[in-house]
This record gives sequence, structure tokens and C-alpha cells, in this order.
Amino acid sequence: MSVPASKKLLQVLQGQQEDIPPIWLMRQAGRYLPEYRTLRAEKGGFLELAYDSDAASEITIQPIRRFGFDAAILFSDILVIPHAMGQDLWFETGEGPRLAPRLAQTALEDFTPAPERLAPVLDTVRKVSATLAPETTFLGFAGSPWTVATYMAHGQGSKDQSEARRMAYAEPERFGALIEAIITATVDYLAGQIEAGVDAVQLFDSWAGSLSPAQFEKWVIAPNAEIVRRLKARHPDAPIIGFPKGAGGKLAAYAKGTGVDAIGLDETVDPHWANRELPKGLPVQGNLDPLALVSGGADLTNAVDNILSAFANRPHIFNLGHGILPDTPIEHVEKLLNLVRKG
Ligand SMILES: Cc1c2[nH]c(c1CCC(=O)O)Cc1[nH]c(c(CCC(=O)O)c1C)Cc1[nH]c(c(CCC(=O)O)c1C)Cc1[nH]c(c(C)c1CCC(=O)O)C2
Repeated sequence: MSVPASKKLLQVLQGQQEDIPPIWLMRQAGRYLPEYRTLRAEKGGFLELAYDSDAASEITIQPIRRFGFDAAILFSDILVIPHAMGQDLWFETGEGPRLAPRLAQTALEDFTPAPERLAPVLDTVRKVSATLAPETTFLGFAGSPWTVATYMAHGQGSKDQSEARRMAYAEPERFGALIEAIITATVDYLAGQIEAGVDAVQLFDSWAGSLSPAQFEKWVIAPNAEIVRRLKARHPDAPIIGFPKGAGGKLAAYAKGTGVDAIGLDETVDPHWANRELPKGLPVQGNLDPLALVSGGADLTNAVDNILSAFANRPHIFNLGHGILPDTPIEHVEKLLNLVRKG
């Protein structure tokens, strides 16, 4: 596959170093944007937006139109995979996602798979890919099996992922079968996104930090390695970004063990340490503290300088260490873009 020279972020994912790093922000389409809040109020709920390909395309493009980020990320959610596997999914206003029945109490075999639920998401990919400017990289994504399993087991977000962690020790075979089922659904879904027009994909492992080293090897590294292996067999040219949030000292093992093309760093990672620790030339993405962006001022300027200096000699995509917070002032995002692009 030949990459148009203008897709800078995609080139960095392929190992090219840039003086001015490309930038996008996790959760860049969302509640900090007034134009998102307007559409959300008109349409009702988050899922209604995510499954309406016209609304989801518009929301995917909103942050590109406003800020000119180097990448657009598909507007969807990691929980559409459990939904397509047959769990009911809804969002409680002000609280977050709910999945039923909970896997801690129900067998996976009792679910009725509903893969057609993903069709509108792939329609969104086709629509966005037909309208994006050629210099904008289009990112697809999915949750990583461990993180998705924590929601499937508990039925909602949880403080310490204890239901899934307990299941993984008490019933390793049953838990392994669940992880395998998520891997299979995820590889098909990501292949579908690539075929519909995304340039690269990100695997979000938001709860990777809750596991011991041995369990991390088993439930984070091995399943992500399997996704990389199977997806590369189908689409060798589409880069894969792994984001094992909270992996800390296990980041290098994750990078080597999974074979991802680039690694996302959360804000707790010292970028200078990461630069020394990670394989030479491996592209990194991150890792501004979302609260430094809310704060603005010298907190923001100093943090940006520190990240830029740490990654001056490796392929780097500027991003936050986690999703942008709803109370982030728009002017701080504009200031961040000026700092990174030295405008
Ligand atoms: C764990 C997780 C989820 N979803 C996601 C993760 C992994 C990353 C992370 O750790 O944040 C990933 C996600 N969720 C969303 C995207 C869209 C793309 C993007 O802009 O990055 C992405 C990549 C939209 C969303 N997903 C959600 C919203 C907010 C919906 C709204 O109320 O309007 C958006 C824009 C809802 C959501 N979705 C999820 C939760 C826990 C919640 C509720 C908390 C919250 O509101 O932030 C599950």
C-alpha cells in the first residue's frame, strides 16, 4: 500500500520522525465541544448518536473542522463489541455504560450474537472516509479483550475490576474462552473498519494497569499479540497502536510481546524514562496529563515542552495520556495546538 505523502500521522506510525509531531486527542469528539453537545441534545442519547451513521460521521469530523487535528477517530465506543456479542447495552445519564446480563452470572453461550449492530458503525467509516481531506489520517479502534471483559463481567465500570480478576483466577478456562470470543469478534470488526476506509487502528486497554505481571502476560500481552497476528495476516499494512493504560514498568514487555506498531503512553509515565526504556525507533503516542490541559498556563506549557524534548529523537504522535475532560476550555486546546505546532 502506498501512503499519500501528505498523511503525516500515518507516516509517523510507519516509523518516520517529524520535527513537528502530528497531533490528535483521545475523546476529541465529545462533550467539551459545544457542537457535540448540541447534536447530543437533539438526538437524545450517546448510543443513538453512535448508531446513526450520519450523526456519527458529523461528530467524527467536528474536531477536525474546528482544530485541524492530524487524525480523525471514528465516533463509536469500545462497548459495541459486547453489544454485538449479544449483551444489552445502554448508558445511564451521568453515570456511564451498563451491560446485561452480567457475565459473572450468565454463560456466554446464552447470549444471542447480534453482529448486525456493527453495520451502522462501518457505514460511518465509509461516510467519513469519503469526506476527509487527504492529509487527515483516519483512525479506527476497538477495546482490548481484557478491558472489554471487565465491563462484560461486571455489567458496568468498576473501581478495581474485581469481578473479572476473580473470574480469571477462579475459572481460567471460562475466562479464556471469553477472551478468545472477544478476540475473534474484535479482529473481524477491525478488519471491517480497515476495509471500510480507516488507515490505522488503536487498541484501548484502559484497565491494563490492574493486573499482576503474570496476569498481565496472560490477559493483556497474549490476547493483544493474537489480535495483532490475526489482523496483520489480513491487513499487513494497517498500523496498530496499542494503548495499555497503567502498564508502567510493563510497557517494554508489552511492546515486544504484542508486536504493535506504536505504543500509547498514559500521563503517569515519565516521557524521558519511556524514551530510554522502549525499543529504539518504536513510535510513541502521548502523553499530556488531561488535567494540565484543563489547567492551561505554565502547567500546560511546561508539560508540552517536557514531552516534546523527551521524544525529539523518535517517531512521536502528540496526544493526551487519556481522554480529554468535558470541562476542558476550547482556548486551551487551541493553545496546545500552537505550542506543538510552534505557531
Ligand atoms: C473504557 C472506554 C469506554 N469507551 C472508550 C473506552 C476506552 C478509553 C477510555 O478509557 O476512556 C473509548 C471511546 N469512547 C468514545 C470514543 C470515541 C472516539 C474519541 O473521540 O476518542 C472512544 C475511543 C466515545 C464516548 N464514549 C462515551 C462518551 C460520552 C457520551 C456522552 O455522554 O455524550 C463518548 C463521547 C461514554 C462512555 N464509554 C465508556 C465509558 C466508561 C463511558 C462513560 C464515561 C464518559 O462519559 O466518559 C467505555
